[in-house]
Amino acid sequence: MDRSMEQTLSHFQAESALKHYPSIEDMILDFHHTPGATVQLEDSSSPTLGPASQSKRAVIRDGRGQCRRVFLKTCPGGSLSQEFQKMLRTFDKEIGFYAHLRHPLASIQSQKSPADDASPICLDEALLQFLGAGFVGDDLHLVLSDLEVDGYRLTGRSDYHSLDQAHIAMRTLATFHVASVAVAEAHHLDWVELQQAPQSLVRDYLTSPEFADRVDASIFSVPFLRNAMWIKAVIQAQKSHHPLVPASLRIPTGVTVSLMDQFIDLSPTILSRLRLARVLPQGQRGVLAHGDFHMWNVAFSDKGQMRFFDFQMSGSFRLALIQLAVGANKSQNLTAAAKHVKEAASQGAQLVSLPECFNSPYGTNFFPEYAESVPNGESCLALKTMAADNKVFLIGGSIPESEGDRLYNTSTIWGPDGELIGKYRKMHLFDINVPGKITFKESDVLSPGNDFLAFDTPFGKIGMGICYDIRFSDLAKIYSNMGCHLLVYPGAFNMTTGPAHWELLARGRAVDNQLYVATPSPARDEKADYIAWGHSQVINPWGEVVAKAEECQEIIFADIDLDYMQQVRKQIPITVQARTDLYETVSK
Ligand SMILES: NC(=O)CC(=O)C(=O)O
Repeated sequence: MDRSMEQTLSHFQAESALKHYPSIEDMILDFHHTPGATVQLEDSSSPTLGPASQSKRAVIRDGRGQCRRVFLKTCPGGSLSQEFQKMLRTFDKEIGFYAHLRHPLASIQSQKSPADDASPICLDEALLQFLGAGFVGDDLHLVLSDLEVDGYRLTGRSDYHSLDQAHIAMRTLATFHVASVAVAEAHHLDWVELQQAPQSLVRDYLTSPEFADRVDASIFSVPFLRNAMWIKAVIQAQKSHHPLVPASLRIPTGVTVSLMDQFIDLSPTILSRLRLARVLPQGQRGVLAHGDFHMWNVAFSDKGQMRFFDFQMSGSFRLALIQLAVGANKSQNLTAAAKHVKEAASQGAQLVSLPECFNSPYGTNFFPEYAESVPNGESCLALKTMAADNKVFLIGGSIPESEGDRLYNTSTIWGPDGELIGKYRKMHLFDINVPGKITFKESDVLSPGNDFLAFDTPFGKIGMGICYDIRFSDLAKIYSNMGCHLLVYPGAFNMTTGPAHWELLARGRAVDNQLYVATPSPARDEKADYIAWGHSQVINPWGEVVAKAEECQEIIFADIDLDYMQQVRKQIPITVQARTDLYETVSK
């Protein structure tokens, strides 16, 4: 072992001795909660090779004097603490995304280790052989170290692989790096600018014939722009006979999974294409990459089988549903809502939902009178303040919305700093006729919405429907395919359909999709024209009612546990067993 290799490896040993936290999550949580925590930049002598290598070494110290050396991804100009905050947000988002993909991916990857050859090699050593000592360490260490998933381990620096595997990975990765730099230089490309380029470029590029011709059964449904650029760079370098890029090199089967929300609706595509990757022809190898093409992100498969995937992090969060007693006085409704949101937040809720029509009695004769514009009407402004004052994600149940000469039944979603995250208009209008019991025709005054709304929170992804929407299982499936962990349907069932279907439907949607379902209702008012059933409820992915209100005004709480959701999906793996080769539920 030459000297530089020795130095690098001993640096790693020193670094692992600095690990005081069982997991990155613990470290980040600690950082979040500890007054006096600091991030201190260290000198970095690493060469720059594309954006990932703009990582900076830093020491994070918590207020109790514990420290951890990490690599922070930084951009020129940003302060380190800004960067760190940005990274925390990224980390938070990943939690939601991987919660959805982890299990299906893990079970697609197959089980058996390839026969170990006589000379296993640590990937570090392999990388050192290819790139030299200076390059080792510029990985996404902070995000990717030491995480275990269902017995599959992310390739770590001390993992030994067969020589053959290690070399394939190293050759591929080294080639990407070399080619990308060569091409970036030749074309005066600025990596930072590239990262900020419109994401449509990625989609265009990845669907171009040039790309398709070169990539084996590739799965780039959720691509990082820079991965696309790296691939492009490799292809261009091949075409110009760059000495370091063999003409025979083909981009391996890969998955890049990034955090781009706009691509998240493609996750079913990822899964179905992974199934294809599993049956790659003999002799071809799959490489599964998370985010960047970095060696600690790769997983190998022999004979086309994926061996393991990288990681997923998840957790639980507290949801509160407010079963509000809604009356005819709008400003009293808003005041009561504000009081209950405050109460829910004071009891630890991070996500709070109000019921359908929380500012108005439910009924077609009331909608025109109570309707407001979104997001500048009185009720929206009140919701914005409630969210910001209590620092919660707030689902504003629904209100009658007016836009032009149309009315909608609309839910608005607010973030903890009071920003409007999105709005959802009831898609399926409540037009029913049960003779002798109930006739209702929302479409007499309301127009239907035409858009889905799934939004990310640091705790998970949430899909929205309103009341009657819960009867349409396709809508829930689409949200599930988008990666939602929780579906929220503010709803006001009635004394006929409530006892018959309210719980049944919510449990059905939860079991169908193995996710959480929450249905906040107004409290029952026996004197109202339309008597709401009440019984707000939260259902877990096993189909159990984990929180349930009676008829009167109250707040119910439930812990939404994404790990539990994964367990259920693992035990009964319908997500991966669905015959999407034969049928599929898709949005249009
Ligand atoms: N009120 C609704 O939108 C739906 C309902 O009550 C039902 O489906 O039953």
